[in-house]
Order: sequence, then C-alpha cells, then structure tokens
Amino acid sequence: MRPTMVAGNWKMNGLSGDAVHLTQAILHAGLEPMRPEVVIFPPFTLLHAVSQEAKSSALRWGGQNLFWEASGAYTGEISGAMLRDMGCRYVLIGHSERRQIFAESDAQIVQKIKAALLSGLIPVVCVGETEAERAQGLTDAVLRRQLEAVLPLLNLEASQPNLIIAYEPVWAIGTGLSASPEQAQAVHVFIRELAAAYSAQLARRLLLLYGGSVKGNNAAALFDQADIDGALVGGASLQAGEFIQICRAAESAGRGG
Ligand SMILES: O=C(CO)COP(=O)(O)O
Repeated sequence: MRPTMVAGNWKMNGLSGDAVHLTQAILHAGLEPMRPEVVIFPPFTLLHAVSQEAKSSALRWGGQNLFWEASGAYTGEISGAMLRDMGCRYVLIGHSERRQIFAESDAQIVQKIKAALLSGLIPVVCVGETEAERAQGLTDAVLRRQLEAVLPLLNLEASQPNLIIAYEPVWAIGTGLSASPEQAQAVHVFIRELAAAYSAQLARRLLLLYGGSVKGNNAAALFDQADIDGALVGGASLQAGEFIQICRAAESAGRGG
C-alpha cells in the first residue's frame, strides 16, 4: 500500500492572513490532485477563509474537534452540522492534546465519532501511547484499549472504511523525535490486525496515518513502509515549504519512486 493522505493539523495557530498565505502556497505548489489527498485542519476561526481559497480545488479541510450534540445550550462548542456548513469533509477526534489537556475519555471520543458520522463527516481518530506507557511495555495494551472503543463503529456493510486512524505516539508529538519508520510500521501492523478482527476487507482498506514530528526530511522513509498510508503533520504544516515537501514525498512514494 502507498500513502494516500497528507494532513496538516494547524492546532491553535494562525490568523486570517496566515490561513490565506498557507492555503495559497499549497494550492500553487503544483501538487498532483488527490495523489495524495491533501487535507488541512485549521482552527475553527479560519475554516471560512480556507474554504474560500480552496473551494474549487482538490484540497480538503476539516475541523480539529466537534461536540456530539447537534445544537443547543453548549457555550463554546461546535457541532458536526456546523463543520459541514463550512465545507468540512473531515474532523480530527481524540487528539492526544484533547485527551490530555481537556481530559477527553474513550467514551466521549466514541460519542464524538458517532456524531461526526451522523453529520456526514469522516472522523480521523487519533490514538497513541505516552513515553511512560511505551517504557513500561504498554504500547499494545494502550492502543488496544483506545481502539476497542473505536473499531466497533466501523460500518461493516460498507465497502470502504467510514473512518481513518492516525497513530500519534505522544512522545513524538512536537518533540522533533519521530518514531522510526520501523517502529511506526510495527504499530500500524498491530492496528490493522485489531481492525481485521472486525472485517479483514475493511482492515486492508483502512487508512492509517502516522503523526509525530513528521518533517520534509523524514517523510519519505516513513512513507516507504507498507502500512503507513500517509501523515498527520503538526508543526511542519505551518511552514508551507516543509508541508509541500512532505506532500511531494508522498507523491513520489505513490509512484514507487
Ligand atoms: O500532533 C501532531 C499532529 O496532529 C503532530 O505534531 P508535530 O508534527 O508537531 O509533532
């Protein structure tokens, strides 16, 4: 399998001018449409600006989070319908920063995934172990717990998976210390095996992104791995040149070059 998605998670960064600049840089980079699919996840406040720039292109965008209720007295929250209204195709759910800083539980993440699916969004569900968990040999156990909540939501009636999984080891996020291609590949194989318990066909087609200090200079080696289908990029997605380099690495991997 070959990388099919490069996604940029801008986190809580950027003002309108930055959104226009970054989006235009990606649009003008001459990337091959959909090889890979390029997706950006700006803050909610920049979704409109991004959608205006990218609406007639192959570039896609999504929200970084959502709340599970459709509407109502939930001050400060954003629903799936609101994201759809901004033209979003995707939504990040369960990012480790949400799990750690905002104490999101596996049960809440399940509610969010259900709400996203009901709204017609494709959830990009983030999983991953902390440094302490890896040191204690708990990586598989943590991923199993996180994914046992998520994988039952796979639509077994469909021919294509209704969600995407991003493996983001917490120790690799924002540290400059990416997982090695072999480490990431081993975990991706494990995740695919867990998914195969629900459906072998969907497991084969499940998009597994790697995230954690992906840069222009390490992306190609990650994409060379058979089960790394793309990347979820944080810091480097805020620098147009770096992000475009990662997209090009995915293009080349897609050509077998
Ligand atoms: O959290 C991430 C993407 O969601 C990864 O962040 P970095 O690429 O900055 O390590």
